[in-house]
Amino acid sequence: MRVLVADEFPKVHLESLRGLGLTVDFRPGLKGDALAEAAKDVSILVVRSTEVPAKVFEVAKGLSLVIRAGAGVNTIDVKAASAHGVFVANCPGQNAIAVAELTFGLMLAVDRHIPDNVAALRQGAWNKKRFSQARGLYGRTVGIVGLGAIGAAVAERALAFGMRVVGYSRSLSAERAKALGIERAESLLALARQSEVLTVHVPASSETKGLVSRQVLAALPDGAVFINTSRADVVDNEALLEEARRGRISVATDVFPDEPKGGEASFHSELGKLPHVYGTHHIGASTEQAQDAIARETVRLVDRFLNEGVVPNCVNIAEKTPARYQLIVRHHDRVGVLANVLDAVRQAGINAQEIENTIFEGAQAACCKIQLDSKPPEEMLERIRARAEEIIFVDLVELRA
Ligand SMILES: NC(=O)c1ccc[n+]([C@@H]2O[C@H](COP(=O)([O-])OP(=O)(O)OC[C@H]3O[C@@H](n4cnc5c(N)ncnc54)[C@H](O)[C@@H]3O)[C@@H](O)[C@H]2O)c1
Ligand SMILES: O=C(O)CC[C@@H](O)C(=O)O
Repeated sequence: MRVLVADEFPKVHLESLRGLGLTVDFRPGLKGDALAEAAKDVSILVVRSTEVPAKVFEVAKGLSLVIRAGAGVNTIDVKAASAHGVFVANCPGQNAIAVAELTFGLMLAVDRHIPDNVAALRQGAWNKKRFSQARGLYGRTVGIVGLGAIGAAVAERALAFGMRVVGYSRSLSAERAKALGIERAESLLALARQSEVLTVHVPASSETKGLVSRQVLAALPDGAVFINTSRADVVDNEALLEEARRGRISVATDVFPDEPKGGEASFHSELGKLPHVYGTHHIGASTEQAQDAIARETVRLVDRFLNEGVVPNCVNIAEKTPARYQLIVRHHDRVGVLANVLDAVRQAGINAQEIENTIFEGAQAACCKIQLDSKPPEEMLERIRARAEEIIFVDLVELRA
């Protein structure tokens, strides 16, 4: 079996993939048509920020699994993957500490003007007067949008800095907020109004597009700092540019609209050039520690897929299928039994959805569960029961809507 690794990946973990018996094509920097061409003969594709467009799934018929060696899967056409029956999995949480550390680096950099200090010195200027204007982080309020792996890691660090931490997340319950040791805001707007620092850690999705809206940015107090280490899409970028130009708030961002996908490119960002903006080059996950953890997780996913046929962290399995009924067939574990059961289902004109066959110890009997999209007629059940030499018991259960 072949795996294509189309981005940078630690050497030692490429060896681990080879150790699983795979042929590894290590071709960082592949893009677009070249990526689709190279993916033609592989079963598994591993990518970091490289985009995986629909074309890859149209061309690479043998592709079974795409692993995002990172958290955000917005760079992969997951809809196209699902339409072609290709699993997509990611490595959630493995780079959370790295992103939280960058978030703090940015927060401190803005408060103490560290990049401007450095730039002035490099130009031969000493300006203690100007650079002494810092407020300090202790006792200040940080608002965290999205309390998943990264948001929680930021909260932990903010508490250690003696900050007041308030969170807003889709699924942040009062209990979880208490467990994290933070306060909980009822809405994003309520959070923004009280945040001297607002930092965002939600995935890019149709639900989060423009989540940090013009109104949210306008609600930030004067002199607030807005930090984005998630994705550019989650912010109203036009409004952000206007706010940053006005200089009413400071901005630190690791992500930009239309940022280059590769490692090196020329890139001119209006936002990135402004004096109240500190931009980094989408390096949130780029620590050795994080890349090592991500690569280990990638190898674990490949191993489980190869050896157990399961895909941990899969992001595109249907949460709910159209199945309404479950057929349960306990049967003798013999050749052709399931084919006969499925033939009866086919003859009834019913679509079988998820199928699971569990073998009991001793491999004499098994239990097959078949989810069906409509209620089977009694004759179909009778047809299955009639093969008494193969079938032990047949039952039908209506699934909860
Ligand atoms: N800068 C980088 O290099 C870098 C590295 C890793 C991750 N990221 C980005 O950060 C994102 C978050 O990563 P994570 O590991 O914390 O993910 P996560 O899935 O652990 O957490 C995401 C959080 O966002 C919340 N959320 C989702 N939709 C929401 C909505 N509509 N409103 C409010 N909250 C919502 C979820 O409830 C969850 O708490 C990733 O999806 C990725 O885009 C960037
Ligand atoms: O791989 C990278 O460098 C970025 C990854 C990051 O954006 C992620 O979503 O995990």
